Amino acid sequence: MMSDGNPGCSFDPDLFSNVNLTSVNQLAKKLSLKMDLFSEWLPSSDGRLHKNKHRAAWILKAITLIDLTTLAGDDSMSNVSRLCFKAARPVAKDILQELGFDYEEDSPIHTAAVCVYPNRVHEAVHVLEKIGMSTKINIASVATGFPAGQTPLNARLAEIRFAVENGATEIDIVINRPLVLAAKWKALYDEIGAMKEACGTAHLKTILATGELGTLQNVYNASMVAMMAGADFIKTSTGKESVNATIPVGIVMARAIKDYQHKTGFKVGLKPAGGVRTSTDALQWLILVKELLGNEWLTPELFRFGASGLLGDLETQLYQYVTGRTPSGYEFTMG
Ligand SMILES: O=C[C@H](O)COP(=O)(O)O
Repeated sequence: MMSDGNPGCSFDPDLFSNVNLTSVNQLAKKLSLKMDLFSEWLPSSDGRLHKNKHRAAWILKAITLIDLTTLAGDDSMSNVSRLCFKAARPVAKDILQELGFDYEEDSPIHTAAVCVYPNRVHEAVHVLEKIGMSTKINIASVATGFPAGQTPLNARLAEIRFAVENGATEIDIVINRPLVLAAKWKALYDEIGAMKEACGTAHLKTILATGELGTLQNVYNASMVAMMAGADFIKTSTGKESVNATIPVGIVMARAIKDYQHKTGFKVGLKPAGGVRTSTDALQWLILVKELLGNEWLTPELFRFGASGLLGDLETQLYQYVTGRTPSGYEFTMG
């Protein structure tokens, strides 16, 4: 489960620093070369190459970093329940045993969290308690008028309190994009600060909706403001914008996280979300984090994938690794 997190600091626009588009693009290109190495299983004459084993290990790692998400208008007890079961047992027991895991009842592999709407939090609490996973899997709730955030501040704060009272341990808020576009940074800091307070002991994950912020400089500044206001994670997107998690945005956010750590000593987590669907997408993000933030960020305390459809591909990849064949559609129930 989560540790203490980021207390934030006073608003200080001197913490903003310039984003150099050319160097972001160069770095994106450099990272893509490393990413290519892991994009496919390598052909092997003797079954499994060392590198393949490596890739299987990264895929398992990715599974443990997922906030398994459902954010749909027709969400109900039944699909939230399935989501929780899938979060608790994301990989079939026989596949895990083939991969060398030896367990009886308790699966060592589960996702980091489930992520749902506030009205569905009590159902996630109920199911995770019933299956004995409530101390292992976090319950994240989106709030503050997700995805647009276009409701009065009081209503947005009340929504956070509602989700926390119902048992959410993490709150994924959306920021006020018009404040960013008008460069009202102090007003943005004050709003996020009020949201941090409304969270109480729940962790605050701040969705920047980067696809709607206009420039990478705005992405950097909004990242810094969110962290100054106490965000425990900064998250790229809601999954509902037309552009969601991209590598250049990830580079800028990772740099802001490093700069914030350098200035204040606090570590803030990164959560790419929206359109992260394949093992290749996931491994690209893990490489980005390893290269720019370091191995210590590759834990559920400091890195998450926000994803509704990623798990299916990760599970398929492990199945292929273990059996050498592609599973039929009916073999995996959800993901
Ligand atoms: O926070 C999670 C996102 O809403 C998930 O987006 P996705 O459905 O594109 O995976």
